[in-house]
Amino acid sequence: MYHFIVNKVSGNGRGLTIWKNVEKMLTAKQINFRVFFTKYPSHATEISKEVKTGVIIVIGGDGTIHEVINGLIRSNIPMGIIPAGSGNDFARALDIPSNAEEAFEWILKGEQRTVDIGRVEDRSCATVIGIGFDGKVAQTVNASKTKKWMNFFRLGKITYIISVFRVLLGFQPADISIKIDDKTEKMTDVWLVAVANFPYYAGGMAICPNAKGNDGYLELCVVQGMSKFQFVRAFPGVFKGKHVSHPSIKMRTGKQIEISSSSAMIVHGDGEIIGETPININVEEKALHVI
Ligand SMILES: Nc1ncnc2c1ncn2[C@@H]1O[C@H](COP(=O)(O)OP(=O)(O)OP(=O)(O)O)[C@@H](O)[C@H]1O
Repeated sequence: MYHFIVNKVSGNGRGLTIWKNVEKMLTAKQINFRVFFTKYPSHATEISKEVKTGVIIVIGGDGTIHEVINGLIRSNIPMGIIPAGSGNDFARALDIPSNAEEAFEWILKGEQRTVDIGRVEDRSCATVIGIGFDGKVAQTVNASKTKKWMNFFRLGKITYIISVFRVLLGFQPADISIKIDDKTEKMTDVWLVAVANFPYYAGGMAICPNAKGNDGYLELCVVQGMSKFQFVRAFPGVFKGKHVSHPSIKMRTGKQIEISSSSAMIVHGDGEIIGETPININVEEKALHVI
């Protein structure tokens, strides 16, 4: 049985449009299904906890996927995705087609893969956990009134970019202590730490281009000691993962990460605000079944 979890408001209404098309395909193919529409934030977590057999198919964006994962973690229920959000970074990382019909056909093939999950305290994250500048940007994007309209015109990525520059104006870096597995480093003037299970966030920015999501490791990107001018110059490189060779950017890998900072840094996971530093992150290997 396919259990669809549909976030009608994802992608500023694309979720509903896509569901209507998928419903037609299900009827034409005489496939049994149940559908649940999310009614409020975190509802998708509650729904997915209730599903005990079959397959969950998410029609939504990375926020909805984040909520579903937090409901079905450690169950053996596989999750399929029909991307309907503005970013769709998890689907991008897994090469899931962005076209709904193709994504649906892909799911019907039923090929399963297991992937790792990033854990921040008791939260599961599929893509990237961002600390500091990133957390502030995620907070600004989520509060943005223009996001809705930008999504309507398929310009969601521009909301991220505008938010980056808004946060940049008043941002103050912090000093951190970061423990990766058994090694502790002190770093000053840190803008952000991105801890990635998969490479992309914010609608296609390849912040940790070598993150695999099935190798049992997290890849880290630390931006440190940059002037605002240098930051602006280096920023476009992130779309193609070219920022990694910048002298103020350090890449690391590890399984267990502990971060504390001189002043509180906001933490997001999959674009959803999770909390602030100090924070512990680890990788949970092969914790999620995806089709
Ligand atoms: N009925 C609802 N009304 C308002 N918000 C909802 C409803 N159902 C779910 N949500 C919230 O909508 C938010 C956005 O969903 P989602 O992230 O899937 O779409 P998106 O923001 O368009 O895509 P992306 O994260 O890929 O950019 C989620 O945080 C979720 O909690």
